[in-house]
Amino acid sequence: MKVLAADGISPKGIELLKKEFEVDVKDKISAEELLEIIPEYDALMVRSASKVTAEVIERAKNLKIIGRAGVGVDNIDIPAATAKGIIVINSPGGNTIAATEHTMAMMLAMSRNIPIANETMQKGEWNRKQYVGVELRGKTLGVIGMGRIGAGVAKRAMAFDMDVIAYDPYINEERAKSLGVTIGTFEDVITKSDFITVHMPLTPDTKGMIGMEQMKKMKKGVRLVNCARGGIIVEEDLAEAVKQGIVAGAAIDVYTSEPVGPDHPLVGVPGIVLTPHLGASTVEAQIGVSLDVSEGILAALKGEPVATAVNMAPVSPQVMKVISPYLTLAERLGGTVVSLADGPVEKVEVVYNGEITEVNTGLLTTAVVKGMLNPIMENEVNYVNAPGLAKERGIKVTEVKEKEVEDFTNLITVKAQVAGKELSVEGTLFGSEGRIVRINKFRVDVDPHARILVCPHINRPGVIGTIGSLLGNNGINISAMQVGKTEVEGTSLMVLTIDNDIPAAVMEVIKGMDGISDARLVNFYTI
Ligand SMILES: NC(=O)C1=CN([C@@H]2O[C@H](COP(=O)(O)OP(=O)(O)OC[C@H]3O[C@@H](n4cnc5c(N)ncnc54)[C@H](O)[C@@H]3O)[C@@H](O)[C@H]2O)C=CC1
Ligand SMILES: O=C(O)C(=O)COP(=O)(O)O
Repeated sequence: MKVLAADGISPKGIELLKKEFEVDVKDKISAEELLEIIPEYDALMVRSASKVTAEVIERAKNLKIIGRAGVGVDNIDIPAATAKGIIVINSPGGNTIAATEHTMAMMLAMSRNIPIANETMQKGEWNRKQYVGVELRGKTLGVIGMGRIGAGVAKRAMAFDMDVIAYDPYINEERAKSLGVTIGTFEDVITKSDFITVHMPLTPDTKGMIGMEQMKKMKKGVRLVNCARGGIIVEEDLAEAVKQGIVAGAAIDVYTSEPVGPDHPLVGVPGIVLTPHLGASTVEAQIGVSLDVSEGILAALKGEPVATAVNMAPVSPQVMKVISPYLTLAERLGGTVVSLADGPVEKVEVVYNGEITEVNTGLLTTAVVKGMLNPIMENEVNYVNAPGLAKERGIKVTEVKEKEVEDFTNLITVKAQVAGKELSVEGTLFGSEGRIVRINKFRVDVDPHARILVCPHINRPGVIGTIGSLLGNNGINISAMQVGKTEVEGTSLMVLTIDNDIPAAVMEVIKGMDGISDARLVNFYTI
């Protein structure tokens, strides 16, 4: 498999990937070159420079994962990736400290005129009077977006004896209390603060959130910081507001369109401190994000779910520890049900029993759906596209949790509605080994691997023997055999584990045999 590492990713993670894959490193890559070479790659790693557009995704023939070595994924067309089953991962915490410290550095640099003082001194000038600054102590800092970076900035600002007021519609009072900040409305924050810093993603809601109208409502002498995303503060309005003295100063790291040239409205405006998107540029952060994303790519290319996928429901490491031993089993239960079905599946209910009900089992349900769809879909079904594909095909998926369990510590039951009839398969773990313990009404003990032939049959002498001989005569080896531990109305269930595929003609002969009510092949290699 081949990985493309674009945009200057730290070698630390690349070394890790090189142990298993071929990795091409292109620190600078044009949009045209990316479009041209993307079909070769199974994984793509980027920072903010490369734009992974719908066109790039469309051209990507083998791409399974896009890793953003950083936080913001606004340079990646997530809906296009999701529709194609491409996992998008990021490093949500790898550069938090770097961006937090950069924000503090920008606030201080702006308040004490450090950039301009340095620039003039480097020219041999000694200007003390001109560069009198303002203190942070006792001032109110408005933080808009109280996520990882916003909270880090608030904590450091309090160490500078600032009062912090925050606006974030998605955090509750309790979280605000634990951070020691006052929660206010957007209006409160913009009208009461001496400094305002923004720390949220660029979304239709946040784009242009601070323009001339809002700046006019702010305190005279307010100073603004944007180390989040260009466009949250309207650039032309900010330049104008600083020139007119409505805003005393600004410190900006990010821009609507990057890179920025000399014609940008914020370039050359006295009172505005600019850095070229350096928030995440520390040695430590770059190693951190590179390792995070490389580890995620390694896991994803092995078919394992990745907790930092942004186009999948998030799963905490604690939950992942509990559910990960069941993932393969869940897929195989889903695959078994669909292979036993005689028509399209209309509805699936996944029932969880036992201790496993104490955690979020959403990913296990997705694994069931993935296992159900993989044998019947042309393109690969994975954790990202499985829920959407099920919906598209009109399959209703529900989850039920029941604490009680009789014979097993944990039990997963997959019930499917097919042409008005219910099919069900139950599974559990024996140690770390998955086992199918019930198929419809029959209690069994089957190791779900290779291929199994499932035959309900009349429990009378000779029936099993004739199937054995037929398979043997056709060169098909039986490596394990199970006859259902229960009998239902004179019918039993035979499950044969076989080493080879059974040709359709042989399947037809089996189905027509005296005493055999049905025969279904479950091929675990396709699940
Ligand atoms: N300059 C740089 O190099 C870097 C920039 N960033 C950017 O910083 C931003 C924040 O990053 P994190 O703190 O890691 O993300 P985060 O996801 O931890 O926090 C974002 C916060 O914004 C809040 N939010 C969302 N919509 C909002 C709205 N309309 N109004 C107010 N709050 C809203 C969310 O509730 C959340 O608490 C991101 O845009 C990210 O791309 C991140 C790292 C480096
Ligand atoms: O992580 C983020 O969101 C950033 O903005 C950092 O961008 P970069 O990886 O330095 O191009």
